[in-house]
Amino acid sequence: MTRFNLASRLKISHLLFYSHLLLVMWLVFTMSYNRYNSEWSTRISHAVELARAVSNPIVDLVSLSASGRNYTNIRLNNALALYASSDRLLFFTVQAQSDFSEHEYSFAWSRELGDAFRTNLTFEDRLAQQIEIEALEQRLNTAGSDDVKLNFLLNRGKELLQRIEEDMGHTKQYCPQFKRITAIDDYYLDEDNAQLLLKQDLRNVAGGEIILSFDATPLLNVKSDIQFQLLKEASLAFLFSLLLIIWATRRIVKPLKNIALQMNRDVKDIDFTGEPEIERKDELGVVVRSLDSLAKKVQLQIVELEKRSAIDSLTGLGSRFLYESVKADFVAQTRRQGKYLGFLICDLDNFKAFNDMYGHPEGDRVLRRAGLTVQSALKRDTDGAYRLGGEEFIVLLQTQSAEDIQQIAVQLCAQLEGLEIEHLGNPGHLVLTLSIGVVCAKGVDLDSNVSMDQIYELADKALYRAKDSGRNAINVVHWKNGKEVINE
Ligand SMILES: Nc1nc2c(ncn2[C@@H]2O[C@H](COP(=O)(O)OP(=O)(O)OP(=O)(O)O)[C@@H](O)[C@H]2O)c(=O)[nH]1
Repeated sequence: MTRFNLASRLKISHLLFYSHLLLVMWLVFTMSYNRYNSEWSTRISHAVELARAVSNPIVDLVSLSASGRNYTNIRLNNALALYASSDRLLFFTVQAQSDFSEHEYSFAWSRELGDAFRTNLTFEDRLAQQIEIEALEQRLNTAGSDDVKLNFLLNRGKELLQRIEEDMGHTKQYCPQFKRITAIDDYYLDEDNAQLLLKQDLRNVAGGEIILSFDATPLLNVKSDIQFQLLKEASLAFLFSLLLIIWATRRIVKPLKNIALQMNRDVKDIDFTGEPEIERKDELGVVVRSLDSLAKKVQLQIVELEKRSAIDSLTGLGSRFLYESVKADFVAQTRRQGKYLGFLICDLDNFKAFNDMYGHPEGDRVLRRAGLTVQSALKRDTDGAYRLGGEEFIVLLQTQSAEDIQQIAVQLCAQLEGLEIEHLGNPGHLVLTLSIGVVCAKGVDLDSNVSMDQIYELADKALYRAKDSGRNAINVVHWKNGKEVINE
């Protein structure tokens, strides 16, 4: 069952970027939210304190009037001026108990109306007043009455009735607005109606309360200002963090990509010199310097190994590895220089018999001497001798003529025979001898399709012919115009 692992599917750059982005979003959001809450509640507290300070003289006045159930005080000009003195106060409503009677004391004030009015008047109050007026009118019509006093009382009664009717009208008009504010605790910010409602206890003995409504438009404007300011600051913080995240992600991921690019190259070509990461003081700098030092060690070891694998340990001649790495260049170089290419396969005769008769260690010693002999036949830097394995050597020559090649081959056979190493298992010679298969090719005849492997095959065939001819012999093949010309 395959498990879905998101983290393993994401690139490091994505992982770093998204995790930090989420963290920053969360931090910016919570910090902004907390700051907003704290700023906003401070502003509300200030507004409430201000409203309380403004309402205190009104509370004093109303408490005094409620105590004596006096409705005249609250309508005096200086009282109305006091209510109107704060621009923000829109209206207030009072519910209290008189200190000297069972009667309830309630009235309201509205800035819109510019007046205070009783709010607890009923139809019975109006009827009672009408009845009182009618009674006064009857008494006035009765002969012998005190007309002046009765007229005064009648006029006052009528004024009172008019006031009752006006107050009842105002109550009907304004009280629905006031009703919704009766259930507040200490204060309430009504954002829908842009009003700050404040409740204060009255200071008369029987008690009561006043609820005042202040215009909260300026406070709500401040709220928008705070929100805008915080949004601006949060956006800036977010943008800055975003740039920081991108910079940090690039600073980690880019060097990793560079390291991966370098490590994908051939070991010999890995080189961190000049890469900016190598100078870094952080962990990535340490990693890059470690990789650089590792690459340099491996490169040195490769050079050492190549050196070792280029030389045949028994004879000191070039190894098969070296032969394989130079053969193509050798053909191309000979072609370019217009010289003759000489390819010699030299093979000790009846060497198996030598080993059998004189022992393998002796066979090794002889092989070493044969190698030295072959090496001594080389005259130019461009020439090379290789031991591909066993008792077989390859000699590569660049000469001015085909005769030179043939001559070197003849000399080689003679030199080895001249060592006079006893070999009783080599019939007809009784000393160690060498057979050579030779290929001579003129550089111009070697077109780019000709490979060293083709030449090897021809030389190998020539070697067999030399062996067949009785050993201690050479057989030469000339490569001309893409054809082989055998020359015994
Ligand atoms: N001592 C020694 N012998 C080796 C080495 N490499 C190969 N030989 C031996 O060389 C012999 C080569 O034998 P063959 O390939 O049969 O050929 P030959 O006996 O030389 O006969 P011809 O090539 O036909 O003349 C084998 O017996 C190998 O064991 C080596 O490094 N040291």
